[in-house]
Amino acid sequence: MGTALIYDEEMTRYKLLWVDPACKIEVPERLTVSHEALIKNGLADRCVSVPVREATDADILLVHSEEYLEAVKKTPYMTLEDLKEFTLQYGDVYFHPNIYHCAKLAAGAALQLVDSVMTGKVRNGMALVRPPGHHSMSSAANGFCVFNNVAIAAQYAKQKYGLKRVLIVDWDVHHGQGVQYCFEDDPSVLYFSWHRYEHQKFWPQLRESDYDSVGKEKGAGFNINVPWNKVGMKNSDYLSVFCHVLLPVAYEFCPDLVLVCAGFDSAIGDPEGEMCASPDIFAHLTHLLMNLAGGKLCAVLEGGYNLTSLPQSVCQTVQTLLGDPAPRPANLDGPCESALESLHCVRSAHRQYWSCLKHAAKLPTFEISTKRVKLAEEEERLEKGDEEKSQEEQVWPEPPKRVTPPIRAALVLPNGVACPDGCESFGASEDADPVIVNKLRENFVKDADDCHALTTLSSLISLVEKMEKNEICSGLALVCDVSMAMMCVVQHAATALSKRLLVVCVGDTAVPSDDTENGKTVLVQFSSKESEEQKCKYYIPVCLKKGCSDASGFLQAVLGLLLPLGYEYDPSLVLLVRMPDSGVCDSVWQQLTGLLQGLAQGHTLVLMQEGEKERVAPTASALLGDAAPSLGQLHSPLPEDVEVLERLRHRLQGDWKLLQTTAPETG
Ligand SMILES: COCC(O)(O)CCCCCNCCCN
Ligand SMILES: [Zn+2]
Repeated sequence: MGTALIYDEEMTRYKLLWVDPACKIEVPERLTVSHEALIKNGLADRCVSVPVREATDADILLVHSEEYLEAVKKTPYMTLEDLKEFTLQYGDVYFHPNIYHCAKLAAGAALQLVDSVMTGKVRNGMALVRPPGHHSMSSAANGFCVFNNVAIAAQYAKQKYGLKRVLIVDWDVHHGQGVQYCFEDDPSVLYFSWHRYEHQKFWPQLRESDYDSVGKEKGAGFNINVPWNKVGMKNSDYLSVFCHVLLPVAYEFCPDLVLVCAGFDSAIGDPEGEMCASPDIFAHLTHLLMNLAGGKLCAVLEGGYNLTSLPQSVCQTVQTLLGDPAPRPANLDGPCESALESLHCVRSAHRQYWSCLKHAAKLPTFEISTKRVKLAEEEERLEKGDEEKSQEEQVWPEPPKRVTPPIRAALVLPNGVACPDGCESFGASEDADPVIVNKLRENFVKDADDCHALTTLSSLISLVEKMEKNEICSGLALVCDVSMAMMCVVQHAATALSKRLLVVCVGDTAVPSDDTENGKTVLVQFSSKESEEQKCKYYIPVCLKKGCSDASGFLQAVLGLLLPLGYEYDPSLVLLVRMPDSGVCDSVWQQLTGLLQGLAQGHTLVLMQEGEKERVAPTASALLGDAAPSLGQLHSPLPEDVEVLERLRHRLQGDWKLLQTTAPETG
């Protein structure tokens, strides 16, 4: 299924008609440069073009009051003076004779996107709209917003498709207070927002934008605010919040639909956000959400004011929605202290609502240390003086070209096993290097004349070579001896390829520990067997009480440990090994395979036992980028498992900074 793109030039036909410094950044060019970039990069014509429509009164009244709608209806007939007068009653927003029309199109575009996804016309999609929506409230325009596009879309989706749970992820750099107010007592809509806050110093300077606004009454726990109390947040800060807050909760919540308030003012270069995350981070943020809700994801543009980083971020998002592998994340070095503080506060505030956070560290007597932090930051701000923010031009590298290999998934299968559609059957290549074949013969193939094993291994080696050359994206091999095949790939990757290899071993087996010494290989093994505590940082045994058969424990280990570690390690190849007795179920297996494709530009090589031919189709579907089936609402992970994970994380976080979830104990 494809990706919808919704855009209409009409939404560029309104602009600020008078002087207002607060609003001058919201210009029509935001939409034109974004759409033109999608065309220039050949992404627009890979999408399914879906037309906009006007939201009806009934649609708008799902969120807004009648008096507000009636008032806005009058604006097309107002004189300039009346428009200015009308605007004065709201904050940081402007009206224009054509803005009501455009606001109906923006909300209607979001609804068209919901319909396209919910009817299965497309898998996911993006709506490029203005005016944006997440600040507008039931009876008020605010922050460039007239109608709350995404809030209307959520209510519409629930009403028309009877959805039980909708997740709204707001990665715009401002707090979408309008969305929070709309759903704060509603447990069927989980609203997640991070936003520049600076201890309430940053617009809209609301007390209720802080981490302790968790929702009200039945909605308690279903509103998650991550305040950024400093500017300059980077890719590591964003990824650690996804791995340690949003994703564990999102998987536990198990939404039927994911809506994204896709604001790109959280990217580097933006005058509002003043953050330092690179545009390609949105490829990863999008990818990490694409296995929720069976892949049903609707992204609706909110903010984004730098006319260079905005189109780059939009292209990164759409290219990932189209299924192209994400670029390797530039050197992630772990969250900054301020981000860790926010992470700790948010996890602590929500520990009572989400079982995945139940063991999150409690807030220490935080008042003291927070006050200390605030005083320090206040002094810093005073020193800096309130001179106009030095708008020195931020520079950043052009996002990497994301070339998709000609072969998406190559399969090495024994005779008689059908190769699923979309995959290429990959046989022993004649050009297998005789030196390598001989080495294989010596080291791995016990009885030399076992030509079958030799053929399979040399196929594996040439498959790895072709992945290295980006001729093949991912691979799957059914082998007679999984452990031997794993050793063979590890050895080849460690010696022949100068790059880093991440081995994810699902199930019990002896693992090559010596190769992990050279730092070229990190091996994470999920099993139920207590293994001798390996001291080296490169072999990580994750011992779960029920091994991989308990979905919630296993998934928390994947989200809170494997993913952050994998992102920080940044391998060039991921070797995913499924041992025959792993006990992992298909849906968890597909989630794992899908999530790991965010690493190594999607270069995932899966090894499975020859006998597991029924696993070929589900694995191939994950390698082709199809969304994994939903896991259902996750129950509490076993206390023993959480204990193991917390202990592991504390042991490893010295080496792997992305595993941190609390600020280092300040002396
Ligand atoms: C949903 O709208 C997208 C948005 O969140 O980006 C709107 C931001 C309004 C920012 C208003 N203050 C501007 C002060 C000028 N320095
Ligand atoms: Zn914004």
